[in-house]
Amino acid sequence: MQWCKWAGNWKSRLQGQSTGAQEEDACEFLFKIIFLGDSNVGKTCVIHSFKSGEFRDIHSTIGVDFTVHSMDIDGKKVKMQIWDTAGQERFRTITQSYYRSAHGAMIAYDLTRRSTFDSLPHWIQAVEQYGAANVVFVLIGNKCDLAPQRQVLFEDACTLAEQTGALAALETSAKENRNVQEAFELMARELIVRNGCLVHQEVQLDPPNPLLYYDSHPIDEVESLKKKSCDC
Ligand SMILES: Nc1nc2c(ncn2[C@@H]2O[C@H](COP(=O)(O)OP(=O)(O)OP(=O)(O)O)[C@@H](O)[C@H]2O)c(=O)[nH]1
Repeated sequence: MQWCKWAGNWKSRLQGQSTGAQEEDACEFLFKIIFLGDSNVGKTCVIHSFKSGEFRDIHSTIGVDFTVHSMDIDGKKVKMQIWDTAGQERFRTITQSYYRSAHGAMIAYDLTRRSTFDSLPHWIQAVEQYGAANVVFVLIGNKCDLAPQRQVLFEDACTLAEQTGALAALETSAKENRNVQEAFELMARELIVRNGCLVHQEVQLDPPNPLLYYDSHPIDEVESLKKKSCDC
């Protein structure tokens, strides 16, 4: 698995740290993750690979889609509500309005296209500007199955991660389902450590667009939200 992490011994910290809720086996977690990055870097495919373990060629995202997928982390059920944003410039205003309630951001680039890596500072700045103050973000270099066409060294991503305070840099392949589960698991573990149990958190719905503005929902609400999930 390719990743790097800068702040000390993160692995033992994540595995060993109590969340304050570990005694409660029934405790579940719900985290909202926003997926960002230039168009065609493979955001939708990575999310689809995470959810189904399969690769499917998918059309460009229009605006924002969302999906929910559960993971088991050390016996705890963690629901990841993943918001897939369109990378195209013309959707920027819409997608930015989704940042503020995200617990985590996955910022992706295509490692075969340098320009998508060069855009990362812009995406990171946007997360800092429009997202919550303590949002966790990771850098995802997708399409690592295309290594011969690589235009971005993994070391460059690690340097950027270190400079910008990212949780980690990882390289994934949605096509070969490489490192995809690991990327989400890394994010989930960090969010568990930082946020503790969110299942009891207050619901925040701001009509008229309840999908646009909320932070965390009790688990039973996810089922109704799921109906609006994309098919991928
Ligand atoms: N070789 C390879 N191709 C990939 C991979 N992931 C995605 N692709 C291809 O990259 C193209 C873009 O994938 P998408 O998932 O639609 O990209 P996106 O970032 O969601 O694009 P927008 O919705 O426009 O923001 C598609 O043709 C995919 O087949 C991968 O891991 N390896």
